[in-house]
Amino acid sequence: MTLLLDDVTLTYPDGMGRLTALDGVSLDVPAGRLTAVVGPSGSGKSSLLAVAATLITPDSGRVVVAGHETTRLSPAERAVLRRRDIGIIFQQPNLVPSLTALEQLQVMADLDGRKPSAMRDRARELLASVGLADQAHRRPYQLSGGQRQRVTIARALVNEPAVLLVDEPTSALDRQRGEAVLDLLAELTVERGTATVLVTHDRAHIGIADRVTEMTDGRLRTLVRA
Ligand SMILES: Nc1ncnc2c1ncn2[C@@H]1O[C@H](COP(=O)(O)OP(=O)(O)OP(=O)(O)O)[C@@H](O)[C@H]1O
Repeated sequence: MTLLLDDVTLTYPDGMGRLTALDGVSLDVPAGRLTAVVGPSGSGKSSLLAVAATLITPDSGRVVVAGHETTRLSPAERAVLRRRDIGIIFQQPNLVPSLTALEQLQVMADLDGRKPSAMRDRARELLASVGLADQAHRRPYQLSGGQRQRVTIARALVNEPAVLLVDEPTSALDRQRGEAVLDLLAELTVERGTATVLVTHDRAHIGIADRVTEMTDGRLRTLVRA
């Protein structure tokens, strides 16, 4: 399994006690498959993504990313794992205002110490695969909301992550643009072989998923498995 959560429990401090955000959550996502997570506000969806992204360490349970048991890694090792093996896409496209689309991707590759010339080709190829070949030299303010979100998708994929974590990627987009972004994610999951987790509150989006799970009060259950 490329992403595995095994009996994961996460609590947050809450007044005098603790609030249970994830309650014995298990999830496995193989390469090239997309799992959707639906559920009401406050049910634990973002906490699930944060744990899968190794941004938060759970109280108990195992989180395995691309064969690495993440809870056994040091913070520095987790940072390297995040950069190399995990792509994260947030609700709002968080691009650097002064950089062109191409530079947004190159910065990520530079951080990982990859060879600039090889990465330029890869960045161009990725921009083309998200339909932005002609927009490579535009800055965020010169792009539409949908195009900006496509840049963040390409950027998340630039280091060829094994795992792609996506949090409500269409919340800033109209319906048509939102659907196009979701179709693109489904396509790239297969093409790039990522284990993709898509958090969405909109059940209209779950058609693109291989598996649909529902989070309720920190518990995850599978609704539909392809
Ligand atoms: N840093 C934190 N400290 C304390 N409690 C938190 C923290 N982050 C989240 N929570 C609580 O944990 C529970 C799960 O929150 P989470 O953000 O994971 O839910 P969600 O399903 O993503 O919600 P939404 O759809 O509104 O984004 C909620 O009760 C929330 O209030």
